[in-house]
This record gives sequence, C-alpha cells and structure tokens, in this order.
Amino acid sequence: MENTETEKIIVIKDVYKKYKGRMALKGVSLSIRKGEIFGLLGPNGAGKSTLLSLLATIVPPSKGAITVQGLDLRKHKKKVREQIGYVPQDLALWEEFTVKDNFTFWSKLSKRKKSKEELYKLCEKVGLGDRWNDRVENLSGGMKRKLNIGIALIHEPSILIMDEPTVGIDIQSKFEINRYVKELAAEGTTIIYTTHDMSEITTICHRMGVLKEGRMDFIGTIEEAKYNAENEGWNIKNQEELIYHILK
Ligand SMILES: Nc1ncnc2c1ncn2[C@@H]1O[C@H](COP(=O)(O)OP(=O)(O)OP(=O)(O)O)[C@@H](O)[C@H]1O
Repeated sequence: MENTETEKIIVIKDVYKKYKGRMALKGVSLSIRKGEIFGLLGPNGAGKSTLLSLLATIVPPSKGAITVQGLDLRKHKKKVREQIGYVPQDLALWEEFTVKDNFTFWSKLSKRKKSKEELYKLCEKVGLGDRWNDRVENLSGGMKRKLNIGIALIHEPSILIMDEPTVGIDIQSKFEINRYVKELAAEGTTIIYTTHDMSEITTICHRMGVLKEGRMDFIGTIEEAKYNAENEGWNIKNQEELIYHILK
C-alpha cells in the first residue's frame, strides 16, 4: 500500500476530548488509508471508544481537526456521516421484531433506502440469510453482532467503525465476522476496529494504534511493534508477551 496524501481517507490532527473536567484524548494524531483495516488497542479507559465516537460524529472534539476524504468533520458533519458506518459496542436492535423488520426499519431511516431484495442480499452477506424471518430475541449473541454490522452497512459507507464487534461471542461467529471484515476491506471499505484480542489484530489488521491514557503510544505494524520491543531488550517469544509489552 502506497503512502500518498490522496490515499489518506481519514486524517486526525492533534485531537483532544474533554468530558466535564476529564481529558479523555490528549493530542491524538493519526492517518488511515483507504481499504486499510486499522486496529485500535489500549487498556480500559484509554480513550478508544471516545476516538471512535468522534469519528462517527457522535461527539465533537474539544480541540484539533479531523478530516474524512478531505472534508472537515466540523463543517461537513452530514456529508461525513453518509460515509461512515458505525457498529457500536452496545447492540441497537429491536429484539421483539424479525431480522427483516430490523433491516427494513433502519433502511427507512437511511439516506440510501434499499429494496427488500437488496436488504435480503445484505442479510445473506453478513451470514444471516436463513434467519431473515426470525425474531432478534431468538438469535445468538454472534448473530446479533452480525445483524448490527449488516445494519451499519445499509447506506454503503466507505468507512466502517467497529467498537469491539466480537467481544463475548462464539469462536465461529468471530471467525466469520473477521473473514467478512477482510472481504469488505478488499473491496475498498476502510475499517477501524477496536479489540482487546491480539490474535484478531494479527490476523485481520494491516496496522494498529495503541492508545494509553488518551495518547497514541504506538502506530505501526505488528512486526514493527515486535521490532521495537526487541530493540528495547525484550525477548518476545509469543503473542501474549508482545501484548503484555504493548499494553504495559
Ligand atoms: N460520556 C462521558 N462522560 C464523562 N467521561 C467519559 C464519558 N465517556 C468516556 N468517559 C471517560 O473518558 C475516558 C476514556 O473512556 P473510553 O470509553 O473512551 O475508553 P476505552 O478505551 O474505550 O475503554 P474500554 O476499553 O473500557 O471500552 C475514561 O476515563 C472514561 O471514564
């Protein structure tokens, strides 16, 4: 992947976020390229969800600038929003309705309304084709996560922001979600992904960023992280040791 200015679909420059006296982000800068899967790591309370909320235009930054495809997020909130799909940590589903009704409901609210056939295709793509007529309350945790992802993709965003999309689900669903994320990126969707799971970072992410107490402590590939650790005199034997070193 070339590192040209034009390829930088997201540019975050010296961003701060303050919540009632607490500084959650303290000067974060980061660029993300088109089609990249960028993993965001960090201990609890490091500011990962805050950074994602800023990108998803849910909360504004206190200071600093964010551009998405060259559009300043403060000035072009609506246009930026059209390009972003957000998969929140908490599920936003109507439990007592069917998968089909959930897709239809969110499609009606979307700028790019989809036909029933298109919604079904999307449902199949996220691996829920055979659950189209099932009530959400009868789905497994993994299936609900897939539905959450499907809903975030209705308006065909060029950027997908995923806040721990595989936390607490079965291994097969996790594998399927990871595979789908890779497919989406190969088709050109840019993905920002938070997880506490290092194996996910190593299998799906092109690069990662490590947030610590609101500051970006490291940005690079897993190989670079390992190289840095070894340069500091650490003998990294496995993934667990690397994650311990990265997060310490
Ligand atoms: N709405 C809010 N009001 C006040 N403080 C907040 C709010 N949201 C987050 N914070 C604080 O900002 C800091 C960063 O929180 P954030 O949720 O972004 O971290 P995180 O890295 O996503 O954590 P986790 O891994 O536990 O989800 C924390 O100290 C948190 O308590």
